[in-house]
Amino acid sequence: MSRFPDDGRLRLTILGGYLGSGKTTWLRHQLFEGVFRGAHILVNEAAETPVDDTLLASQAASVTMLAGGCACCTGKDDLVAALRMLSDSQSRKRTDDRSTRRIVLETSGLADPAAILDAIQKDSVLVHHIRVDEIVVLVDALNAADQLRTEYLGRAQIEAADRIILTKVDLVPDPTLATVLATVRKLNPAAKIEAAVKGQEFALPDLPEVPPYNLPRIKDAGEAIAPTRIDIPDDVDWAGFSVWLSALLYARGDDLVRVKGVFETPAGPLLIQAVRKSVQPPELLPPEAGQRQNQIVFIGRGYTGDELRRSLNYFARC
Ligand SMILES: Nc1nc2c(ncn2[C@@H]2O[C@H](COP(=O)(O)OP(=O)(O)OP(=O)(O)O)[C@@H](O)[C@H]2O)c(=O)[nH]1
Repeated sequence: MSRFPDDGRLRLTILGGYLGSGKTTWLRHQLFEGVFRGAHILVNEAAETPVDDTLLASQAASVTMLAGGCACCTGKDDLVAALRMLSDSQSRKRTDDRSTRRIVLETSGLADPAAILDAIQKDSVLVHHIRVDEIVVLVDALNAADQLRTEYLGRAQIEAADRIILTKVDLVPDPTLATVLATVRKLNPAAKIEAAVKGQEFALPDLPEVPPYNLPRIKDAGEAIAPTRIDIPDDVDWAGFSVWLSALLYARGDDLVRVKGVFETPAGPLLIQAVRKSVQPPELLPPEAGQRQNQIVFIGRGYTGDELRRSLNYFARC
Protein backbone atom coordinates (compact mmCIF):
# COMPACT_ATOMS: atom_id res chain seq x y z
CA MET A 1 0.00 0.00 0.00
CA SER A 2 1.41 3.38 -1.00
CA ARG A 3 2.02 6.00 1.65
CA PHE A 4 1.12 8.71 -0.87
CA PRO A 5 -1.97 9.61 -2.94
CA ASP A 6 -1.82 8.65 -6.64
CA ASP A 7 -0.34 11.60 -8.54
CA GLY A 8 0.10 9.75 -11.84
CA ARG A 9 3.80 9.12 -11.35
CA LEU A 10 5.25 5.62 -11.34
CA ARG A 11 5.77 4.36 -7.81
CA LEU A 12 9.16 2.95 -6.99
CA THR A 13 10.03 0.66 -4.11
CA ILE A 14 13.76 0.41 -3.46
CA LEU A 15 14.68 -2.95 -1.96
CA GLY A 16 18.09 -2.84 -0.34
CA GLY A 17 20.17 -4.81 2.11
CA TYR A 18 23.69 -6.13 2.42
CA LEU A 19 25.12 -8.92 0.24
CA GLY A 20 23.18 -12.14 0.80
CA SER A 21 20.69 -10.61 3.22
CA GLY A 22 17.78 -12.33 1.45
CA LYS A 23 16.50 -9.67 -1.00
CA THR A 24 15.73 -12.03 -3.89
CA THR A 25 14.20 -14.62 -1.56
CA TRP A 26 11.95 -12.00 0.04
CA LEU A 27 10.93 -10.42 -3.27
CA ARG A 28 10.17 -13.81 -4.82
CA HIS A 29 7.85 -14.57 -1.93
CA GLN A 30 6.12 -11.17 -2.13
CA LEU A 31 5.51 -11.67 -5.86
CA PHE A 32 4.19 -15.17 -5.21
CA GLU A 33 1.78 -13.72 -2.64
CA GLY A 34 0.57 -11.08 -5.10
CA VAL A 35 2.27 -8.14 -3.39
CA PHE A 36 3.66 -5.76 -6.06
CA ARG A 37 1.23 -7.30 -8.59
CA GLY A 38 1.95 -6.07 -12.12
CA ALA A 39 5.12 -4.31 -11.02
CA HIS A 40 8.11 -4.09 -13.31
CA ILE A 41 11.10 -5.58 -11.50
CA LEU A 42 14.52 -4.01 -11.97
CA VAL A 43 17.34 -6.14 -10.64
CA ASN A 44 20.80 -4.73 -10.11
CA GLU A 45 23.73 -7.06 -9.50
CA ALA A 46 27.24 -5.74 -9.03
CA ALA A 47 28.67 -8.89 -10.62
CA GLU A 48 28.09 -9.84 -14.22
CA THR A 49 26.36 -13.08 -13.30
CA PRO A 50 22.69 -12.52 -13.68
CA VAL A 51 21.04 -15.14 -11.50
CA ASP A 52 18.47 -13.15 -9.59
CA ASP A 53 16.49 -12.21 -12.72
CA THR A 54 16.07 -15.91 -13.52
CA LEU A 55 14.85 -16.60 -10.02
CA LEU A 56 12.34 -13.74 -10.21
CA ALA A 57 11.21 -14.15 -13.83
CA SER A 58 8.54 -16.79 -13.22
CA GLN A 59 6.75 -14.63 -10.65
CA ALA A 60 7.20 -11.11 -12.06
CA ALA A 61 5.16 -9.39 -14.79
CA SER A 62 8.39 -8.14 -16.36
CA VAL A 63 12.03 -8.02 -15.33
CA THR A 64 15.01 -5.92 -16.42
CA MET A 65 18.51 -6.89 -15.37
CA LEU A 66 21.18 -4.28 -14.69
CA ALA A 67 24.33 -6.33 -14.18
CA GLY A 68 27.99 -5.48 -13.81
CA GLY A 69 27.89 -2.25 -11.79
CA CYS A 70 26.29 -1.03 -8.60
CA ALA A 71 23.31 1.28 -9.22
CA CYS A 72 24.39 3.76 -6.56
CA CYS A 73 27.82 4.41 -8.12
CA THR A 74 29.37 2.75 -11.22
CA GLY A 75 25.97 1.62 -12.54
CA LYS A 76 24.10 4.84 -11.75
CA ASP A 77 23.85 5.97 -15.38
CA ASP A 78 22.42 2.58 -16.42
CA LEU A 79 19.82 2.80 -13.67
CA VAL A 80 18.78 6.32 -14.64
CA ALA A 81 18.57 5.25 -18.31
CA ALA A 82 16.43 2.21 -17.44
CA LEU A 83 14.09 4.28 -15.28
CA ARG A 84 13.80 6.95 -17.98
CA MET A 85 12.90 4.26 -20.51
CA LEU A 86 10.21 2.82 -18.23
CA SER A 87 8.82 6.33 -17.58
CA ASP A 88 8.84 7.05 -21.28
CA SER A 89 6.98 3.90 -22.29
CA GLN A 90 4.46 4.55 -19.50
CA SER A 91 3.85 8.12 -20.71
CA ARG A 92 3.20 6.87 -24.24
CA LYS A 93 0.41 4.55 -23.09
CA ARG A 94 -3.20 5.73 -22.85
CA THR A 95 -4.10 6.79 -19.30
CA ASP A 96 -6.47 3.82 -18.91
CA ASP A 97 -3.81 1.38 -20.18
CA ARG A 98 -1.09 2.17 -17.73
CA SER A 99 -0.79 -1.32 -16.29
CA THR A 100 2.70 -0.83 -14.89
CA ARG A 101 2.12 1.64 -12.09
CA ARG A 102 4.86 0.35 -9.92
CA ILE A 103 8.53 -0.54 -10.14
CA VAL A 104 10.49 -2.55 -7.62
CA LEU A 105 14.25 -2.07 -7.74
CA GLU A 106 16.22 -4.86 -6.09
CA THR A 107 19.55 -3.16 -5.51
CA SER A 108 22.88 -4.91 -5.40
CA GLY A 109 24.06 -5.77 -1.91
CA LEU A 110 26.74 -3.10 -2.31
CA ALA A 111 24.33 -0.24 -2.89
CA ASP A 112 23.49 2.61 -0.57
CA PRO A 113 19.74 3.21 -1.13
CA ALA A 114 20.13 6.84 -0.09
CA ALA A 115 22.48 7.46 -3.03
CA ILE A 116 19.92 5.90 -5.40
CA LEU A 117 17.16 8.09 -3.98
CA ASP A 118 19.40 11.10 -4.42
CA ALA A 119 20.18 10.20 -8.06
CA ILE A 120 16.47 9.94 -8.88
CA GLN A 121 15.54 13.16 -7.13
CA LYS A 122 18.35 15.06 -8.84
CA ASP A 123 17.40 13.85 -12.32
CA SER A 124 15.35 16.54 -14.04
CA VAL A 125 13.26 13.96 -15.96
CA LEU A 126 12.79 11.22 -13.37
CA VAL A 127 11.68 13.56 -10.64
CA HIS A 128 8.51 14.29 -12.67
CA HIS A 129 7.76 10.67 -13.54
CA ILE A 130 8.83 8.57 -10.57
CA ARG A 131 8.02 8.82 -6.92
CA VAL A 132 9.97 6.74 -4.43
CA ASP A 133 7.28 5.11 -2.31
CA GLU A 134 9.38 3.25 0.18
CA ILE A 135 12.91 2.09 0.92
CA VAL A 136 12.76 -1.43 2.32
CA VAL A 137 16.03 -2.73 3.75
CA LEU A 138 16.67 -6.34 4.73
CA VAL A 139 19.01 -7.15 7.60
CA ASP A 140 20.47 -10.64 7.93
CA ALA A 141 19.99 -11.47 11.62
CA LEU A 142 22.56 -14.29 11.44
CA ASN A 143 25.40 -12.13 10.10
CA ALA A 144 24.35 -8.72 11.44
CA ALA A 145 26.81 -8.66 14.34
CA ASP A 146 29.86 -9.12 12.07
CA GLN A 147 28.55 -6.94 9.25
CA LEU A 148 27.56 -4.00 11.40
CA ARG A 149 30.82 -4.05 13.34
CA THR A 150 32.96 -3.87 10.21
CA GLU A 151 30.88 -2.64 7.26
CA TYR A 152 30.08 1.03 7.03
CA LEU A 153 27.67 0.28 4.19
CA GLY A 154 25.59 -2.10 6.32
CA ARG A 155 24.90 0.73 8.76
CA ALA A 156 24.23 3.25 5.98
CA GLN A 157 21.64 0.92 4.42
CA ILE A 158 19.78 0.62 7.73
CA GLU A 159 19.87 4.37 8.27
CA ALA A 160 18.29 4.95 4.84
CA ALA A 161 15.32 2.61 5.38
CA ASP A 162 11.64 3.39 5.85
CA ARG A 163 10.97 -0.27 6.63
CA ILE A 164 13.45 -2.83 7.89
CA ILE A 165 12.93 -6.55 7.63
CA LEU A 166 15.06 -8.83 9.78
CA THR A 167 15.74 -12.01 7.79
CA LYS A 168 17.05 -15.48 8.71
CA VAL A 169 15.43 -15.14 12.12
CA ASP A 170 14.95 -18.93 12.00
CA LEU A 171 18.73 -19.28 12.36
CA VAL A 172 19.29 -17.22 15.51
CA PRO A 173 18.27 -17.71 19.14
CA ASP A 174 16.03 -15.11 20.80
CA PRO A 175 18.83 -13.35 22.77
CA THR A 176 20.73 -12.71 19.49
CA LEU A 177 17.56 -11.56 17.78
CA ALA A 178 16.87 -9.16 20.68
CA THR A 179 20.36 -7.66 20.34
CA VAL A 180 20.05 -7.32 16.55
CA LEU A 181 16.66 -5.64 17.01
CA ALA A 182 18.05 -3.21 19.61
CA THR A 183 20.99 -2.36 17.32
CA VAL A 184 18.81 -1.77 14.28
CA ARG A 185 16.44 0.37 16.38
CA LYS A 186 19.34 2.45 17.61
CA LEU A 187 20.65 3.00 14.06
CA ASN A 188 17.22 3.95 12.74
CA PRO A 189 14.63 4.69 15.44
CA ALA A 190 12.08 5.94 12.87
CA ALA A 191 11.85 2.84 10.67
CA LYS A 192 9.14 0.22 10.96
CA ILE A 193 10.77 -3.12 11.86
CA GLU A 194 9.41 -6.49 10.75
CA ALA A 195 10.83 -9.99 10.36
CA ALA A 196 10.74 -12.77 7.77
CA VAL A 197 11.77 -16.38 7.34
CA LYS A 198 12.65 -17.24 3.75
CA GLY A 199 10.55 -14.32 2.59
CA GLN A 200 7.53 -15.21 4.67
CA GLU A 201 6.35 -12.72 7.26
CA PHE A 202 7.31 -13.77 10.79
CA ALA A 203 5.75 -12.27 13.91
CA LEU A 204 8.55 -11.15 16.20
CA PRO A 205 8.21 -12.81 19.63
CA ASP A 206 8.25 -10.80 22.85
CA LEU A 207 11.93 -10.13 23.26
CA PRO A 208 13.74 -8.87 26.36
CA GLU A 209 15.02 -5.29 26.39
CA VAL A 210 18.77 -5.68 25.84
CA PRO A 211 21.55 -3.25 24.95
CA PRO A 212 22.56 -2.98 21.29
CA TYR A 213 25.89 -4.23 19.92
CA ASN A 214 28.71 -1.91 20.78
CA LEU A 215 29.59 -0.74 17.28
CA PRO A 216 33.06 0.74 16.85
CA ARG A 217 33.46 3.94 14.88
CA ILE A 218 34.16 3.29 11.21
CA LYS A 219 35.68 6.28 9.46
CA ASP A 220 35.09 5.18 5.88
CA ALA A 221 34.25 2.16 3.81
CA GLY A 222 37.83 0.77 3.98
CA GLU A 223 39.11 -1.37 1.10
CA ALA A 224 36.37 -1.61 -1.51
CA ILE A 225 34.47 -4.86 -1.90
CA ALA A 226 34.67 -6.04 -5.51
CA PRO A 227 33.33 -8.90 -7.62
CA THR A 228 35.60 -11.48 -9.29
CA ARG A 229 34.14 -13.87 -11.83
CA ILE A 230 35.86 -17.15 -12.64
CA ASP A 231 34.72 -19.19 -15.63
CA ILE A 232 35.02 -22.88 -14.93
CA PRO A 233 35.80 -25.14 -17.92
CA ASP A 234 33.51 -28.15 -18.44
CA ASP A 235 36.42 -30.57 -18.02
CA VAL A 236 37.52 -29.20 -14.65
CA ASP A 237 38.49 -31.77 -12.03
CA TRP A 238 35.26 -31.43 -10.00
CA ALA A 239 36.66 -33.24 -6.95
CA GLY A 240 39.59 -30.80 -6.88
CA PHE A 241 37.21 -27.89 -7.41
CA SER A 242 35.04 -28.96 -4.44
CA VAL A 243 38.04 -29.33 -2.16
CA TRP A 244 39.33 -25.91 -3.29
CA LEU A 245 35.99 -24.20 -2.66
CA SER A 246 35.50 -25.79 0.78
CA ALA A 247 39.05 -24.92 1.83
CA LEU A 248 38.71 -21.38 0.51
CA LEU A 249 35.45 -20.73 2.36
CA TYR A 250 36.89 -22.20 5.53
CA ALA A 251 40.10 -20.18 5.38
CA ARG A 252 38.88 -16.90 3.88
CA GLY A 253 35.12 -16.94 4.55
CA ASP A 254 35.23 -13.57 6.29
CA ASP A 255 36.85 -11.90 3.26
CA LEU A 256 34.53 -13.61 0.78
CA VAL A 257 31.35 -11.84 1.71
CA ARG A 258 29.22 -13.46 -1.00
CA VAL A 259 29.71 -16.39 -3.37
CA LYS A 260 27.35 -17.37 -6.18
CA GLY A 261 27.96 -20.00 -8.84
CA VAL A 262 25.87 -21.56 -11.60
CA PHE A 263 26.86 -24.96 -12.96
CA GLU A 264 25.35 -27.09 -15.70
CA THR A 265 24.35 -30.52 -14.39
CA PRO A 266 22.35 -33.33 -16.05
CA ALA A 267 19.39 -32.24 -13.86
CA GLY A 268 19.62 -28.62 -15.08
CA PRO A 269 21.50 -25.47 -14.04
CA LEU A 270 22.45 -25.63 -10.37
CA LEU A 271 22.86 -22.53 -8.20
CA ILE A 272 25.25 -22.76 -5.29
CA GLN A 273 25.73 -19.86 -2.91
CA ALA A 274 27.35 -18.85 0.33
CA VAL A 275 27.13 -15.83 2.59
CA ARG A 276 30.46 -15.52 4.37
CA LYS A 277 31.26 -18.99 5.70
CA SER A 278 27.71 -20.21 5.60
CA VAL A 279 27.01 -22.36 2.54
CA GLN A 280 23.36 -22.44 1.45
CA PRO A 281 21.49 -25.48 0.12
CA PRO A 282 22.01 -25.78 -3.68
CA GLU A 283 19.01 -24.90 -5.83
CA LEU A 284 18.07 -26.14 -9.31
CA LEU A 285 17.21 -23.19 -11.57
CA PRO A 286 14.50 -23.29 -14.23
CA PRO A 287 15.82 -24.81 -17.51
CA GLU A 288 15.69 -21.41 -19.31
CA ALA A 289 18.58 -20.35 -17.07
CA GLY A 290 20.76 -22.95 -18.77
CA GLN A 291 23.07 -22.73 -21.80
CA ARG A 292 25.61 -20.73 -19.94
CA GLN A 293 29.23 -21.09 -19.04
CA ASN A 294 29.87 -22.70 -15.65
CA GLN A 295 30.97 -19.80 -13.52
CA ILE A 296 31.41 -18.67 -9.97
CA VAL A 297 31.46 -15.12 -8.63
CA PHE A 298 33.20 -14.06 -5.44
CA ILE A 299 32.38 -10.69 -3.90
CA GLY A 300 34.80 -9.63 -1.22
CA ARG A 301 38.09 -7.99 -0.36
CA GLY A 302 41.62 -8.86 0.74
CA TYR A 303 42.63 -10.88 -2.33
CA THR A 304 43.04 -10.40 -6.07
CA GLY A 305 41.24 -12.22 -8.85
CA ASP A 306 44.57 -13.64 -10.01
CA GLU A 307 45.27 -15.10 -6.58
CA LEU A 308 41.91 -16.87 -6.60
CA ARG A 309 42.48 -18.23 -10.12
CA ARG A 310 45.99 -19.43 -9.23
CA SER A 311 44.82 -21.28 -6.16
CA LEU A 312 41.97 -22.91 -8.09
CA ASN A 313 44.45 -23.95 -10.75
CA TYR A 314 46.63 -25.54 -8.09
CA PHE A 315 43.75 -27.73 -6.85
CA ALA A 316 41.80 -28.40 -10.03
CA ARG A 317 44.25 -27.74 -12.88
CA CYS A 318 41.98 -25.51 -14.93
N1 LIG B 1 17.41 -19.95 6.68
C1 LIG B 1 17.12 -18.88 5.94
N2 LIG B 1 17.77 -18.68 4.78
C2 LIG B 1 17.45 -17.58 4.06
C3 LIG B 1 16.48 -16.65 4.49
N3 LIG B 1 16.38 -15.66 3.57
C4 LIG B 1 17.30 -15.96 2.60
N4 LIG B 1 17.93 -17.11 2.89
C5 LIG B 1 19.00 -17.76 2.11
O1 LIG B 1 20.11 -16.87 2.07
C6 LIG B 1 20.78 -16.96 0.81
C7 LIG B 1 20.89 -15.57 0.19
O2 LIG B 1 19.57 -15.15 -0.13
P1 LIG B 1 19.28 -14.20 -1.39
O3 LIG B 1 17.80 -14.00 -1.43
O4 LIG B 1 19.94 -14.69 -2.60
O5 LIG B 1 20.02 -12.89 -0.89
P2 LIG B 1 20.26 -11.53 -1.70
O6 LIG B 1 20.20 -10.44 -0.71
O7 LIG B 1 19.31 -11.43 -2.87
O8 LIG B 1 21.75 -11.76 -2.23
P3 LIG B 1 22.64 -10.76 -3.17
O9 LIG B 1 21.74 -10.39 -4.33
O10 LIG B 1 23.81 -11.58 -3.56
O11 LIG B 1 23.02 -9.60 -2.31
C8 LIG B 1 19.97 -17.94 -0.05
O12 LIG B 1 20.58 -19.21 0.02
C9 LIG B 1 18.60 -17.98 0.66
O13 LIG B 1 17.95 -19.22 0.49
C10 LIG B 1 15.80 -16.89 5.73
O14 LIG B 1 14.94 -16.12 6.21
N5 LIG B 1 16.16 -18.02 6.41
